[in-house]
Amino acid sequence: MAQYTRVAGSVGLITLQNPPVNALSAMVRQGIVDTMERALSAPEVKSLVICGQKETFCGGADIREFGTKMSGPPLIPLIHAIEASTKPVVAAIEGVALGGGLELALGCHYRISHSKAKLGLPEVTLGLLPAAAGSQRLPRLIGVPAALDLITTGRHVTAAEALQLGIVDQVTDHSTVDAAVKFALSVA
Ligand SMILES: CCCCCC/C=C/CC(=O)SCCNC(=O)CCNC(=O)[C@H](O)C(C)(C)COP(=O)(O)OP(=O)(O)OC[C@H]1O[C@@H](n2cnc3c(N)ncnc32)[C@H](O)[C@@H]1OP(=O)(O)O
Repeated sequence: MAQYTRVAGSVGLITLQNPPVNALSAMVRQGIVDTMERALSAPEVKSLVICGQKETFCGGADIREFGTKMSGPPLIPLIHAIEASTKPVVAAIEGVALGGGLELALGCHYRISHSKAKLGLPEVTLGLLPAAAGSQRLPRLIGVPAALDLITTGRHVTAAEALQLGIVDQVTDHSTVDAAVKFALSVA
């Protein structure tokens, strides 16, 4: 699921909740759809932050749902809706942003990362491709050669490399959510 709160007066904070790595289960995807609708329809909310509970952004697809019947909202339109949001959306990345988790962050307008976070598209290691438009958004953001390297190796990058490549906009050693909220206020 996902929790919605309003912080700093005008920032809608969406917190992914699915231990241990806030993977994109059907309930989490439904939670994102519901909380996005709530934030977008609230006139007092001028910008949004998406984070994960317990200092982990998102580990991607929920491996516990592999082999089960597909349910819940599909990921591609959900990420498109975030990208199309008229209110700026900032991803606060702690722990990991992997696979669908990084694709979710790539659909946000800005990404703030903790210095110890790891980011990557490990789909290839599972015989998959980043199918929620990560294979389009990443090359647009960082160029084709760098994106192809990450997509074809599935390697994880550190926050420092992600900053240098242009995947994230800012890296912090302190509270990522606080930094993302401050950023969200500045771009509202
Ligand atoms: C159709 C519906 C939606 C589709 C969504 C779009 C599809 C996208 C494709 C993908 O996202 S592919 C990528 C999927 N994710 C991964 O491959 C990540 C796999 N996990 C890891 O690399 C590592 O576990 C980690 C996240 C880097 C953490 O490593 P660490 O060494 O710190 O801990 P572990 O012992 O490995 O794991 C701890 C705990 O977390 C569970 N877990 C890890 N990943 C997932 C996951 N994706 N879904 C559910 N649970 C996950 C793991 O099983 C351990 O659980 P335990 O109970 O403590 O054993």
